[in-house]
Formats: sequence, C-alpha cells, structure tokens
Amino acid sequence: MSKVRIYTLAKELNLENAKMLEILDGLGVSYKSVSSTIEEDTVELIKQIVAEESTGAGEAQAAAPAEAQDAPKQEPAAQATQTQPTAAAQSAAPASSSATATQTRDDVVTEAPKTDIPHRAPVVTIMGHVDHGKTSLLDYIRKTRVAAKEAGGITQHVGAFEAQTSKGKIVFIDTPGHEAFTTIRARGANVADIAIIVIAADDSLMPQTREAIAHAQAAKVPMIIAINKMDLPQANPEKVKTDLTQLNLVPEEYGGDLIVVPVSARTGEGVEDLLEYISLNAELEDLRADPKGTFAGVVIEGKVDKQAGVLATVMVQEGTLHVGDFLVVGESYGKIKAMTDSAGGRIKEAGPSTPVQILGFSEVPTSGEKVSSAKNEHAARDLIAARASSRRDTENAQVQRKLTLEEMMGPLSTVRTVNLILRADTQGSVEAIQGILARKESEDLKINVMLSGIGAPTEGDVLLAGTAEATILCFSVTAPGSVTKIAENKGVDIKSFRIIYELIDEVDRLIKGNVEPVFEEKYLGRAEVRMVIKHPRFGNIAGSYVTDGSLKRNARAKVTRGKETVYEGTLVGLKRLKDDVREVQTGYECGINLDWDGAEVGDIIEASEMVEVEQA
Ligand SMILES: Nc1nc2c(ncn2[C@@H]2O[C@H](COP(=O)(O)OP(=O)(O)OP(=O)(O)O)[C@@H](O)[C@H]2O)c(=O)[nH]1
Repeated sequence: MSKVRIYTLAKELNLENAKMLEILDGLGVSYKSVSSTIEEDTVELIKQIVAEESTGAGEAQAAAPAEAQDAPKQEPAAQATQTQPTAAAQSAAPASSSATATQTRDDVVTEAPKTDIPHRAPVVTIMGHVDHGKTSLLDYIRKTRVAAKEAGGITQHVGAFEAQTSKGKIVFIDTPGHEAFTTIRARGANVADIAIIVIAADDSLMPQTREAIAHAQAAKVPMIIAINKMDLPQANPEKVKTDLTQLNLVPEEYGGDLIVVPVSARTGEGVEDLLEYISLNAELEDLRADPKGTFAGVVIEGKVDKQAGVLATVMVQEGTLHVGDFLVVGESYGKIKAMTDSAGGRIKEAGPSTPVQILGFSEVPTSGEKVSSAKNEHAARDLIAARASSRRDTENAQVQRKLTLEEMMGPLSTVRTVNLILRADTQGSVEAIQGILARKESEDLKINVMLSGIGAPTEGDVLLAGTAEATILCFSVTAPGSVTKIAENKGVDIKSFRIIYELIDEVDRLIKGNVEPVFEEKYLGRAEVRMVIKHPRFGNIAGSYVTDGSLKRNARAKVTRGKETVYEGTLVGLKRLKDDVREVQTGYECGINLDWDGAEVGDIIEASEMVEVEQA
C-alpha cells in the first residue's frame, strides 16, 4: 500500500498544511510533522471530507453524522474543517451537533483575533562546521532567488537577504553562522525562526556541527538538517543520519521528527526541497506579526561606512519602520535618514521580517541589540534616561549581590572552579589542551571549559566570559581589536599564546589564584652586627657580616640579643660599600637598614621570607 506525505497531499488538495493537520487531528491520526507519511485509506478519507466540504455537503453530513461513516471519525473531521483556528473558539464549541458547528463558524468571524494579524516571512539562519558549505548554500540561494533590484541599487552585504520562493518570502541571515546567532542571543534577542544545520555528506558531524545544534536547541529554534555536497562521489548521507541519532536527533525516515534534506550547493540539487521545507516549517510555526503594532526590531549588523557614516542592518520584528522615525538602541538614539532593503533599493517603509539598512544612528550599534522606536526626539531622550537609570540600579544591585555571594562562598564551597573559554587554530589543538587541562582537575578544583572553538574569540565569547567570570585563552589565534575593546570594557581577560605549555602555565597561575595560597616561612640566612653607623637620612645602619646563607632586601628580619628576641620587622635596605643591593651572600660585609634603630653590636640579624607552598 503506498503512503503519501502530508504536505504532498495538502498541496494536491490545495489546503494549508495547518488545515490538513487539523483534519488529521480530528481523525485521530498520529503524525510527527507535515512531512510524515499517511496511509492510503486515510488519504481517501481526507479526500472525501475535503470534497464534501467543498461541495457544501460537509454541513449536511455534519448534521447527520451517524448516517455516513462511523461517527467518531466523521464528527471530528467535520469539526476540523471548520475555519476557526483559535483554541479559545475551539474550546467554546462542543462538537457534537451541526448546530454547534455552524455556531462555531459564526463565532469565529467575530472572535478570532489572531487571524487579524498577518503571517510574516520566516527568518532563517544557517549554521554548521567550517567548510561544510554554509556560504556556498547561501550564495546559491541568493543567486537563484534574489531578484535583481532596480537600476542604481548597489547590492551590498548587509547581513541578511530576502529570497523569493514559490511559497513566499524567506529571510536569510547571512552573517557567519553561530557568531551572529550567539551574539544576538547573548543579548536576549532571538531573531531566527528556523536554523538550518549544514552538514557535509563526506564529513558528517564535526565539533562545530554539535555546537550549532546545541545553539539551536538552547534557543528552542526548530532545526532542519541540510546534508550538503551530495554531488561528491564519497557522499554518505546515511552515515550523517546515523550519527545524528547518536545525538538523539532521529531523522523522519528512521521514525523521528527531524527533517533532513540532501542538497548540493554546487549543483543546486535539493535546494528547492530545502526551501519548501522551510516554508512548511514556517507555516506550522504560524509566524505572525502586526505591521500596525508597536515597532520592535533587532540589530543584525552595524558598521561605519567611509562615505555614508554609521550604517546598521535592523530586522523588523513587529510594526513598521518609516523614514523619519526615531529609533532607540540601548542608550543612544537616531533618526532614520534613509533606508535600503537587502537588495540595495531605497525604501520608505519596512514591515515585519524585513531586514533594512538604516542610515541615521549616531553610534554603531552592536548585533543583537534591541531596537525600539519613539514618537519624537523628546520621547527618545526620555526612554534613554529611563534606561540609564534602570541600568544604574541593576549595577548597584549586582555589586551588592556580588559582595554577599563572595562572603558566602568561602565557607560554603570547598570546590573551586576555574572557568575558561578556549579558542585555538585547530580542533587538534583544542583537544590537546583540553586533555592536559583535564589532568589538572582534582577533588577540590574543577576546570570548567565553558566553550571551546576554532578561530579567534568573538564578542559572544566575551559576553559569556563576562557573566561567568571566565578567562579566554587563545592558542595560535588572536582576538580582533573590536573584541579586545569589548573585553577591556567588561573586564574580561583574553590571553593569547603560541606555545601550548605557556598557555598551560597561565592556567596554573589561574589555578593558583583560585586556590587559597598557603605560605610558610623560609629561613634565608643570618648576619652578625659588627658596628652601628648613624645615617642622617636612613637612621641607624647595622654594619654586619653575613655568617650563613644570604640576606635579601625586603626579607623579614628577626634580631636576637643572646637568647632574647629584641625585634621583629623588615629588612628595608641592604648596602654593599655605597651601593644598594638586593642580596648579600655568606662571607660578605654589608650595611643593614631595618625599620628599627635599636640594633647593637653583637646582635644577630636573621632573615627569612614567606614563600607559597606548592599544593598538590
Ligand atoms: N562538491 C561540493 N563542494 C562544495 C559544496 N558546497 C560547498 N562546497 C565547497 O566546500 C568548500 C567550503 O565551502 P564554504 O561555502 O566556504 O563553506 P562554509 O561552511 O561557508 O565555510 P566557512 O565560512 O569557512 O565556515 C568550498 O571549497 C566550496 O566550494 C557542494 O555542495 N559540493
């Protein structure tokens, strides 16, 4: 018996996928997603229901459910074909009679506010391991799906673009993979509705693939897997799918609900399917935004253009932007002087799910910052003042909280944690360093590598390090100036090394800084006072002879007279002949300056220092 995919049937019957799912729910048919398959008899039943509905027989049928097929199937199906989508309307409608069903339909007209809000295009981000083909895939989609703009429009990189598909618009964020994603998320904003995880068919899952999956899962963003490079002879999509199951991600054809689409960014194979799946997913997510609502947006990218000045790409999430609007980002504001869409065309207004490049900010906003609008300049200033005051309150509260935590942590916790973010040039280096670090852990010391990755540290790393009080260690990579600057502002340490063992030494220093140091007194040497010289500036200087070990400047000093200790203090100065020296060895004479003037001939000056004891 042949099976049919739900979305294929929906397409054939010219129904929305959501509507098809309603019918299936009504029939009590279980499915995982719109790409699940259904049995042939169910298909027949659905076709019948839809046909009856379209000829108007549906209502007659609903009026006499028992006459037709078996009641449990028919009745919910009739209910499912009603036009109301809201849970409220549904629960308000007992489904057992035609009168109720008709009633419900009437209710919907007046009662379903959500349908007033129009659908918006999905915003998609593409993530994946280095070289698996993210850029190539985006380029292919851009080349084939982005209509050339009117003459004069210069297409430039703005961090996002809009692709036209047979199912409508899809917006792609094309700033590099997770960087954009994490930076944006680190600020509490979520701009992507769907994450495409690109996995090369000849390479399968790699560390950054896992990282990308983890990011999408953490953001609770639905994922679609694109198995790329299918044109290669060594492509092994089955291995990719099996590897995915090890992460508890089960592809549909293995009975799970993960959508996996084989594609080739080189030949274009499967790209159409991928776009179709994105649209299906968006439809299921029922993405809506009100173009008439209050404006809300997120910065995708900000930069300074030599000619134009500060340019920022903003994704409109709610409401509509107009040239001339006042925008507030963080604690600065600007007035939109000009807007261009992602294809470079000048526009006057932009509604939901539109990435727009804005000219008019006075400062370069950072990606992930939320953007709001203000009625006028005065309102913008008020909003900024309110934000600044609430930030100060939060900062004060944090300082206080930190103090109490510090006070409490000492006695409560005996296990110390060193938080690290590791960045290296290759995965091999990352693994080697992690191996060495793991061996440094002990019962009371935990080395927590919060994030490890290939390539230079990002702003996202700094934000994470800032909140977790972590140090960023780089091996054979260095932070770009912009990231260093943010790190300085946030008091985050970024340290770069070219030799692994120097990096490990730094970790040792961090560990020491984290473990309560234990000091012990170490004997250095002793000297006998042979004469006392009065010095006009330094007070008394004890002319002495070193009889054992050595004496050092700044050492602790103990002066004994016979059996009695007459003084304990510091050896503040040491002189050999007329010169100040750091150390004097056995057998030499020297002038000792103590922070005490009571030394007498015959006294013994013993020097010691406090040294940190190495802890296992
Ligand atoms: N044969 C084949 N090669 C591909 C395909 N997609 C990408 N490539 C090649 O794989 C290499 C990496 O592709 P990119 O698109 O730069 O990969 P990426 O994931 O964006 O890499 P990064 O930006 O460095 O993270 C390039 O040499 C591409 O030409 C494909 O579908 N088939």
